[in-house]
Amino acid sequence: MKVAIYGQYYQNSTEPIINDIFVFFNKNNVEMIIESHFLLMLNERKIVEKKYKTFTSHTELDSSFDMLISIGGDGTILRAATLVRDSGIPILGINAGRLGFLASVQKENIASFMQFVLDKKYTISKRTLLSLTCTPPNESIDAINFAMNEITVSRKDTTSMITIDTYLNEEYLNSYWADGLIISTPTGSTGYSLSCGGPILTPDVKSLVITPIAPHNLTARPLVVPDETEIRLKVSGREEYYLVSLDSRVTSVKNESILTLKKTPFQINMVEITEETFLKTLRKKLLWGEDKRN
Ligand SMILES: NC(=O)c1ccc[n+]([C@@H]2O[C@H](COP(=O)([O-])OP(=O)(O)OC[C@H]3O[C@@H](n4cnc5c(N)ncnc54)[C@H](O)[C@@H]3O)[C@@H](O)[C@H]2O)c1
Ligand SMILES: Nc1ncnc2c1ncn2[C@@H]1O[C@H](COP(=O)(O)OP(=O)(O)OP(=O)(O)O)[C@@H](O)[C@H]1O
Repeated sequence: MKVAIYGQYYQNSTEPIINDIFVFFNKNNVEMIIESHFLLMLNERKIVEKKYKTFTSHTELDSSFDMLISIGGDGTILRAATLVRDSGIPILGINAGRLGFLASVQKENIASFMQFVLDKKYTISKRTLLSLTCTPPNESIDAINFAMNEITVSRKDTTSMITIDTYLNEEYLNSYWADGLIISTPTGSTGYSLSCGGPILTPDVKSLVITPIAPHNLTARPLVVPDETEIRLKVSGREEYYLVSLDSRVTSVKNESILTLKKTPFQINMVEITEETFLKTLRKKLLWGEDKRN
């Protein structure tokens, strides 16, 4: 078995996590290829001294890898998705962060969960992604043009609201007058969209959610549409530019540009361990099981 290992940060809890993973994988002859910046951090702190092969970009991750292991929070998993891209390499998240909603493995039970991985006792949860075409083109969007959580448009450098003319498959829907608009995948439905009143979708649902951010149209509500829908947006406002985000990445786009959002032809494969299904995660991490009345 051959796995890629990725993390963004070194913090106090990194050392025991790394120890658990490396001891287990070395004992079971799993080949580990480590992202070069992460290995440098581990080497500097003398956590890892043995020589390991490294990778630096998505171009080095090919079908010979069985899995990419992301050590961190949800932000790290979103970055990990930009490393695997359309290679199909499944991502397994080990939560070293705070919420870690997308991570299957908690740092307390690494060895037992890695045994499930070795025994192939896991399923693949396919995650729908969104991509964006900007007219006129925008280079920084084209560099990594997909989002696993959501694409948003929002106001920039001002308190003044923006107007977002929205069309679904060429049919006019609405002109939102708001701080912004979120187009969320099922994966992203538990992220920013949820905070703005959007519904939770299970990851396998074939839909997208359009959720306004603080709309001043009092009747505007989150809308669920089929994931085959082509969504076209035109933003106008007092400032010349507004912000576009794809997950954690942001760029400025000039008013009146046309944004066309579509599902990508590929998906991200997330490893799901039976002990940590999406429904269990809802109860554990969104605290559905913590209602003291029941
Ligand atoms: N008000 C909000 O809730 C808000 C605002 C901006 C961004 N976000 C989310 O943060 C993501 C970017 O992450 P970041 O690390 O750069 O920002 P960050 O450091 O501000 O973290 C955002 C929080 O959102 C959580 N989160 C991210 N994706 C999630 C998901 N799919 N389900 C449940 N929780 C999730 C993370 O655990 C973290 O606690 C965005 O894609 C967006 O979904 C949320
Ligand atoms: N490799 C790591 N080792 C130890 N702690 C880490 C590591 N990576 C991340 N963390 C911890 O997790 C925090 C958040 O990480 P990250 O940016 O990946 O997630 P996030 O988007 O903020 O989401 P979450 O709420 O899941 O933590 C970091 O500030 C740090 O405290």
